[in-house]
Amino acid sequence: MSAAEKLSICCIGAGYVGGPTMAMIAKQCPDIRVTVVDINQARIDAWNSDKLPIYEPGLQEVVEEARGRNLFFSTNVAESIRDAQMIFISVNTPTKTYGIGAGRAANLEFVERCARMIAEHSDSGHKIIVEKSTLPVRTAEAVKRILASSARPGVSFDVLSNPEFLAEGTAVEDLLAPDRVLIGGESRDAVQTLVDVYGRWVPRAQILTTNLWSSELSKLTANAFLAQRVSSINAISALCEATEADVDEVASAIGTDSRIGPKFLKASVGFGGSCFQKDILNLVYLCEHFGLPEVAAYWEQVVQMNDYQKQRFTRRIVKTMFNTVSNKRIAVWGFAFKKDTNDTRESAAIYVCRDLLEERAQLTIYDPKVGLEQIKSELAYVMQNDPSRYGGDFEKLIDENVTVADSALAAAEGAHGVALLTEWDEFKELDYKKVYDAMQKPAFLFDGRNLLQHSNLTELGFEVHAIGKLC
Ligand SMILES: NC(=O)c1ccc[n+]([C@@H]2O[C@H](COP(=O)([O-])OP(=O)(O)OC[C@H]3O[C@@H](n4cnc5c(N)ncnc54)[C@H](O)[C@@H]3O)[C@@H](O)[C@H]2O)c1
Ligand SMILES: O=c1ccn([C@@H]2O[C@H](COP(=O)(O)OP(=O)(O)O[C@H]3O[C@H](CO)[C@@H](O)[C@H](O)[C@H]3O)[C@@H](O)[C@H]2O)c(=O)[nH]1
Repeated sequence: MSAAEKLSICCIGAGYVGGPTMAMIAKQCPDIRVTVVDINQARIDAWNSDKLPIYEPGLQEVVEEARGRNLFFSTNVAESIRDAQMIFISVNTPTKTYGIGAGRAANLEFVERCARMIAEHSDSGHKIIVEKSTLPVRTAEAVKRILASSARPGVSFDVLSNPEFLAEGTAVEDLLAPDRVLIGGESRDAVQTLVDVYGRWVPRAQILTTNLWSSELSKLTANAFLAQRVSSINAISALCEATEADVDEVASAIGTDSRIGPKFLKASVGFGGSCFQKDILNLVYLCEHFGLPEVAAYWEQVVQMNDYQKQRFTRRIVKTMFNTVSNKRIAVWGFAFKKDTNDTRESAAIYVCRDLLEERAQLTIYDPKVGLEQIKSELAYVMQNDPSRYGGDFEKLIDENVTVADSALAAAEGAHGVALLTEWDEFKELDYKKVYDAMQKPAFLFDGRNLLQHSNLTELGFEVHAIGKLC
């Protein structure tokens, strides 16, 4: 029997990463007991119910196969730590909002709390601690020190870095067949134990082992490179609009160069999600911390370009609709940061809607997976920082001007314009004649994802505005 077969795993953090990642390990390794713990009782209850706390295609089946067999969700953090030989830390690492590094550095308080809890509740033997959260390079040093300084006698730890590369909306596919699994660590035995877990279903050649710091830094670097590609093509989209070039044609022309490749070149209203901006800002902060201001400025530009792209989209809506959207109804199609997820963190839609509300537009939002409360709370969160921009009472502005509809067509009913902000497949299959008939005229349609067949829409009578092209 290999070491991996005797393992009991605990994962602290039952979020977008901890839940699906552990469900996949449990599915693939029926003999390993996997317990996912969280301090959030509601989240754990949801993981134990038929309505999982996150929407991911195929996730329900994976969870149902393993739950109750060798996959457990619990709030009993202490007991799970005690019983496990391997403990994943998969808690949130948001951007710091206060103090030194505010707005850039990663807030590591949850990670530190995990390290302290692990030290406190580990009462015997040796444990392997795995950093699954995305962390600044050299965090493992701090984790090791906390563990070593508070460990009970006779208890020892190894620390590994095993960043997660899954993308939301495709989490199950990504976990089933990852491009690579990355494991950084100093102890060969500890690394091998984790290699043996993934090795149950991931080909060995795709399991990369590195030193701790390369592993930690590779995660931030991967996200920075991916986001940079989106910002690069979005920068070119602005130039396309000024020159009558078509950004999708440019993307396809450059993407056939095997050195560039076709992926991640889709111009859009801007990237969103909980990771890209946070991780680049963290990289920027680290570069500054290590005395590399030119490197910091280089990467910061990726985020600035993304802000520019979101603002540019809203300005275009206002300008096109005769320089005012005040009291006009705008249908917003999609609020999630990408299709096939209910996650709205840092979604471009939040910022577009915020800026349209500032212009006193009336928004009717339809997203197949996102409800009114979630939308309102995202808007309130970004508007609370500067209430004066919204006439002081931003909550009233939201309450009076944001409603949701239960279909894209219903949202478009009586609207002066449609803003398509998430690339949900169902938007491609709508009866656009009905949409057109339901709208005020001229019927403006702003395709923030270049998702639709623009010539067909123009023929129906729509005035279409897309990203980086004339329609
Ligand atoms: N979301 C993604 O697609 C993705 C992909 C790769 C990596 N990551 C990284 O993975 C990490 C987790 O991201 P996420 O999206 O899963 O976050 P999340 O906010 O969805 O989940 C984190 C969970 O940790 C719990 N938690 C926090 N402190 C705790 C504690 N002391 N004890 C027990 N539970 C605690 C929270 O209650 C929460 O449920 C982050 O570092 C993120 O950057 C995220
Ligand atoms: O060509 C593209 C590709 C993506 N996007 C947008 O970029 C954002 C991020 O998309 P994606 O990367 O697919 O989703 P995430 O779930 O944020 O995944 C990223 O962030 C995760 C968290 O770190 C990493 O694990 C993944 O590898 C990395 O792709 C979304 O708003 C997309 O709409 C574009 O606008 N154009």
